[in-house]
Amino acid sequence: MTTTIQRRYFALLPAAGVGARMAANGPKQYLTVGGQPMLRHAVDAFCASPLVAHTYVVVSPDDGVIDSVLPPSLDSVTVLRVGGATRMDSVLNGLRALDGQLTADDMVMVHDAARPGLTPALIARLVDGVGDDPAGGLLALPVVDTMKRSAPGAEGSSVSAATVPRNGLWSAQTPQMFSYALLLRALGSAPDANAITDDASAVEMLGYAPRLIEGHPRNLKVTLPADIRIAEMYLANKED
Ligand SMILES: Nc1ccn([C@@H]2O[C@H](COP(=O)(O)OP(=O)(O)OP(=O)(O)O)[C@@H](O)[C@H]2O)c(=O)n1
Ligand SMILES: C[C@](O)(CO)[C@H](O)COP(=O)(O)O
Repeated sequence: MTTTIQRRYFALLPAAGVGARMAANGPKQYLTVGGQPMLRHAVDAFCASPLVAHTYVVVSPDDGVIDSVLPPSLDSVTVLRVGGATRMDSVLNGLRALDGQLTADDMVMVHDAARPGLTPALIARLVDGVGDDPAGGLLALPVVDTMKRSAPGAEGSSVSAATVPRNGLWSAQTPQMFSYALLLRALGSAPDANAITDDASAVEMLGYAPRLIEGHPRNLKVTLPADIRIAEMYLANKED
């Protein structure tokens, strides 16, 4: 008799950043975007998805805003006050805080709170695309521009040292989804938290090849001030 694993899916949103590149007067995840605090859009997308059992939001231990953005009445959402110095630290601390609540085979979707354009349809696309692949996967977009690498030490300069062949290049988005056990092991054994800018890179270091599932431009990461207007254009139309 074959036993099929009844997979459970959980969302984990790192939301403990300071938004330095946004240069706003507070963390960008709380900026009003599309009529509400930015992180609320992604939380609402996970809450609206029939696939997601529970959503966890990782904030800084001294965060004084989250309780006004996510009222305790949201019973499918739990705030974890374990944010760390880097995104990887925040994700790893969040995973460790769930020890005993998630099983090894539970699937965890790590999603930037700074990506408000996520929809339940994109969540379903990731889940369907990854299926039972033990390597997990992530939403990503094939690169369409020609990529240049600047000369060493000339960061931000107009000096181009080389053109990077774009065939096979993808721009990683989130959610990035892996089993709880694999993601915990990957981030827990990563060499340097600053070198790990996404969860998939830590999984790759263990020899896995996570699936690349085509995402959508609406799922952009709101990083710079100019990104807000783009995000709001997409948020005005949930069907993109
Ligand atoms: N120590 C950190 C750093 C980032 N993040 C989260 O990781 C996501 C992606 O990070 P990024 O876009 O870089 O956000 P910030 O780190 O806030 O931005 P910046 O790098 O400009 O300071 C965001 O939802 C951010 O809140 C986090 O939880 N903990
Ligand atoms: C995880 C990510 O969004 C994938 O593109 C990206 O690496 C986050 O980078 P950030 O500097 O922490 O925003």
